[in-house]
Amino acid sequence: MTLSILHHYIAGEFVDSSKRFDNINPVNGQRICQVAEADKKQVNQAVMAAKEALRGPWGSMSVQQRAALLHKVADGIEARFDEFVAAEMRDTGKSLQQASSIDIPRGAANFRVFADMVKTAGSECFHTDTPDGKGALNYSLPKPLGVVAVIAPWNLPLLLLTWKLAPALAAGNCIVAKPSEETPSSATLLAEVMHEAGIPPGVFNLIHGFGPNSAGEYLTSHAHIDAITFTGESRTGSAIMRAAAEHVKPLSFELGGKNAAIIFDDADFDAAVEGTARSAFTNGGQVCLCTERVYVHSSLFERFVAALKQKAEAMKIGWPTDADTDMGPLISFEHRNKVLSYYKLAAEEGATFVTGGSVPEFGDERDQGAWVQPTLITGLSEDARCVKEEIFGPIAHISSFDTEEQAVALANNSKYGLAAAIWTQDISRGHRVARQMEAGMIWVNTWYLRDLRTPFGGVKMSGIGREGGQHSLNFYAEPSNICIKL
Ligand SMILES: NC(=O)C1=CN([C@@H]2O[C@H](COP(=O)(O)OP(=O)(O)OC[C@H]3O[C@@H](n4cnc5c(N)ncnc54)[C@H](O)[C@@H]3O)[C@@H](O)[C@H]2O)C=CC1
Ligand SMILES: O=C(O)/C=C/C=C(\O)C(=O)O
Repeated sequence: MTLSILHHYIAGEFVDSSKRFDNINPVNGQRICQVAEADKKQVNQAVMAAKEALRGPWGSMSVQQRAALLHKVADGIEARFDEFVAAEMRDTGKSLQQASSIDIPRGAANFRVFADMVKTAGSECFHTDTPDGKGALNYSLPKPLGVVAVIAPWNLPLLLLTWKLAPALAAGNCIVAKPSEETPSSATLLAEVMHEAGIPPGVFNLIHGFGPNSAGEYLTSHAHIDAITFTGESRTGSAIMRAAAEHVKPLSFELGGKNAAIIFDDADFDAAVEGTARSAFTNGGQVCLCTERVYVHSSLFERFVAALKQKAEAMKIGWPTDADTDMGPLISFEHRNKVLSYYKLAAEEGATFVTGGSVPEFGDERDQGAWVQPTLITGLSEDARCVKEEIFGPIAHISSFDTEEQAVALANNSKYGLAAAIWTQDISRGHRVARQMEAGMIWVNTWYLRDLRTPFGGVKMSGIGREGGQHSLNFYAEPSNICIKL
């Protein structure tokens, strides 16, 4: 069988490389296709094509024209919806339910939201008094940063790639994007959609490859990149920061988390159980917003643990293509090794396994895939590594608290500060506790309820800056001030 090859998209053309790597399906470990791996020269070509395109039609296009093209890209994603869903499922093993209700619709929505926002975005204007009494007018004009490097992760491939691309393009920048080596397919389809939509050559460039000593590092250390936006692990964020340091450029980082959920004694019990199960196990726990630490009021603890166990055990772990599948495999064998090493560590650290802790057995080709069981643990101290470190799998540690102050202190006891969930029917308490959370995003009586206009990002080791709505547009455009003497 001849395997298909995914190509780069550079200067409006699909191009191969002499070196290639395999794209593996985590459902069964089988090879899906081969992927071209960009060398330094190709990364440079992509950056220079983007630089050139800034001087071309893209740079002189009106905001309305740019926005219309971005709407065409959204239309193009929707027209090929099933292909995108299939590509995302193949690369990641995520469920049909998730890919078709979250990942791909958000890919299109990201383009629409920012295309519309940029058309109505205003700017500052001040009238300045002058000694001659005539005054001056100061107004700011947002200008694109130039060539933006987009480094995307594998957990929500199209969603997170377009969450960066769409505002960056809407603001008038040109792009060189590198999807994760684990998930090259939906990004390549997106390049086809961009091409069909008539995005001018060089405005959007896509290169495939790995991180260190490969396309990722060549891109982030390139002298002609004007800004870098990255979502992924905090350690990778540090490496990118070091690579970018020499040429001093703006960075937007959305990094790791060790997110807490607090369940108060007055919570709507069923809603809290349902929401916590969702927050621990969505996408196999492979969302930066997922809950890995659950703090439950001591009066509810046993009941809550039992109910959450029931939810975890009722989840259908199965073929991504089955309509009722809740959870697929993890992204890769490498990542499964990491998650399983934490399951082992939890046992060594003295955890009680409420459920899970191992790999499921299917008796078919899935036994060659990267599957793990959803897992709940209790009994660890707050300084156990499993309570401190981001695992990024379907696992949560549950412990108890007695007072509100204690719950806040426990939730905040982390080097990360991305997201938190608070469950209480006392809305004053909800406000009070939310204000004290050292996290960028706090949900009260819900989890992952998204409004694309809101600030999205974390504090502490969880990131730099905010994405979402005007916050994204502010990052991707630099205001220049123009002062006119009247
Ligand atoms: N959204 C999130 O918060 C994510 C967190 N993770 C965590 O990170 C761990 C490692 O997984 P990875 O796939 O290696 O994630 P990663 O954060 O290292 O990779 C994300 C992206 O960065 C690129 N990259 C890696 N090193 C780079 C470098 N030095 N310079 C430029 N680009 C670089 C990768 O090729 C990929 O496109 C996972 O086990 C998981 O715990 C992984 C993916 C997403
Ligand atoms: O924008 C969203 O809805 C989701 C974002 C999720 C991440 O940023 C992540 O998992 O890294």
